[in-house]
Amino acid sequence: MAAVSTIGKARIADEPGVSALDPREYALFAQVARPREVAAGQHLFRRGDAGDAMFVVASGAVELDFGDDLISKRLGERAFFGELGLLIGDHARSADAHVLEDSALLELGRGEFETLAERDPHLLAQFLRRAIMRVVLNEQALIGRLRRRNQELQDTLDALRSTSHRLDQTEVLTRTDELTGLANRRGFLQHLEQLQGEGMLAGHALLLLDCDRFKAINDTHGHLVGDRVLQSVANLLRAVAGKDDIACRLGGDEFCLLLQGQGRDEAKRIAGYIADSARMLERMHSNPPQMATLSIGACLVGPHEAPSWEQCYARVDRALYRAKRRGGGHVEWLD
Ligand SMILES: Nc1nc2c(ncn2[C@@H]2O[C@H](COP(=O)(O)OP(=O)(O)OP(=O)(O)O)[C@@H](O)[C@H]2O)c(=O)[nH]1
Repeated sequence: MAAVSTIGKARIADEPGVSALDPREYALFAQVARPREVAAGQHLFRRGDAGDAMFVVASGAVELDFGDDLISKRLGERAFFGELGLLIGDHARSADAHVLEDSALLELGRGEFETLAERDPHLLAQFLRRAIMRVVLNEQALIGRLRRRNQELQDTLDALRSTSHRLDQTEVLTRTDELTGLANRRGFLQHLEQLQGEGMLAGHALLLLDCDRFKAINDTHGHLVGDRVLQSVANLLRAVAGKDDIACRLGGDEFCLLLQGQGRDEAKRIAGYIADSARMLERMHSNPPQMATLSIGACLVGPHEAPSWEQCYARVDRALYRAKRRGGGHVEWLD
């Protein structure tokens, strides 16, 4: 009977002829070995025990348990095991040998092995080749398993990386305005909170920008033209924003720009440049319009203030309202 291995719940047959003696070898071993009766449940040896004898199953069954998640082997008639103990001498057993049913074994120590060599060196050489072949096959199987395990780990890592990348992208999308690619209100508030948390908000200039008569553009030329105008406003803000500034579309035709503290004059210059550029572009492209004039409310966050977004927004909104009342297309400051 061929020896049988188990991997988890699956069972596979060992390479035939590698794990069991052929009838001629068995007959030779039976002549010189010590017969040994063992009872079900008995342990012949345990992993790590030093051993210098090998065994052949004459009848019954023995299980080799290699521990952890390695395969267990069920050995039947003529299967041999423990040969490395005999061949290497004082070898630490690599498995628990557990008797599964009442069995008859053949046990061979160094003395019996020398007798075998004298009786039939040719047959013994054949057995040794078989034993070496088994070690090689076991090693190849182990390498194969390690490779598969490695591949599984690699696949798991790849899946984790791509999930994490997708989550990052989703996170970015939740902070981005779809139409313009600028930060949306949520992204802007996160940025603001971070600056507040670091005590870095003071000295920034906040601009609130609103397209003038935008509804009329939509009504006259359609929403697609309106969308294009909103994208042009976004492009203008992107062009003037430095790497530490943040431009955002708050919603509808309302935008804001938070400029890192470069002083009031520089912030005024930038705000004026935005209003002038929008006016110029609006004049250049009127049918269909590609830009709207912009009303801008602006304020500087004072050094001793720790204002909430609502306070800041209320202030620039009042400034924006003034700009609108004066006909739009220019900047109003309210510090
Ligand atoms: N095309 C387009 N229109 C939008 C979008 N979101 C909001 N709107 C429109 O923007 C318009 C804003 O109108 P209002 O708030 O009255 O602004 P306005 O016409 O510019 O008026 P003033 O600011 O007083 O000059 C509304 O008609 C909205 O329907 C969008 O994503 N695309």
